[in-house]
Amino acid sequence: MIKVAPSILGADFSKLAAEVETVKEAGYLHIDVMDGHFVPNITLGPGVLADVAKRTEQILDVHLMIENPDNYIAQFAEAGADIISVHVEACPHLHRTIQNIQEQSVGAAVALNPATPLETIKHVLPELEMVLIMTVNPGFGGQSFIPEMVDKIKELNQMIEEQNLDVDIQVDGGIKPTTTAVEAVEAGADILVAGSAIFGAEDREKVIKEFQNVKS
Ligand SMILES: O=C(CO)[C@H](O)[C@H](O)COP(=O)(O)O
Ligand SMILES: [Fe+2]
Repeated sequence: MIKVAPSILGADFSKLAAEVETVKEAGYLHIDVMDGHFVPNITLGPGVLADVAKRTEQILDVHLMIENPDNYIAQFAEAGADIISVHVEACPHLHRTIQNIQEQSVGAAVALNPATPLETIKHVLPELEMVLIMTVNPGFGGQSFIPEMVDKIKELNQMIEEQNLDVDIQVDGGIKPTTTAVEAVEAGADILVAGSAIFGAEDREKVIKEFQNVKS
């Protein structure tokens, strides 16, 4: 079964606890943290994550779209993050940042913007639990999947197989059940992030099941 991580960016923040409850069957919850510097949008911080963590058993997958992520890793870990993704573009000392995440007993993941080559993570791949391939430019929900990212997912899958590693490939941005999710899974994606496709639906459980049943 394919893993699916509903992105709370698609939720109504005025009733966040109730929104999170509607997607609990997914098992994962994707938390988009934006600082208004690394991306042109601002979302939430560790305080909100701590409150969400009190209300759910879901695996909390925290996508940090922030500059200087090292300054905040401990706070997000204490707030309840299970996996933390940092952007390679925001980490001049990426290996050290990965170590900082691991020291907090949290799964370490690295995210890549669409234009960032896979070469940037080649030498840290064995350290990672997950790689997040951005399939849109980060900052906003509801954007269109960039088709060139299919080859990037394939290439990453090949890198992981060549090194005989156990690293999940997560895709994020414009993921829809019958189209881009299928393309991403066929290319090798293991975890599908979806904001608008899930939170924009009447029957969210049905959409989650559709994602989980995508076949490669
Ligand atoms: O990281 C993100 C944006 O930067 C979000 O996780 C992503 O965009 C999800 O939204 P949608 O499924 O609507 O594209
Ligand atoms: Fe995200």
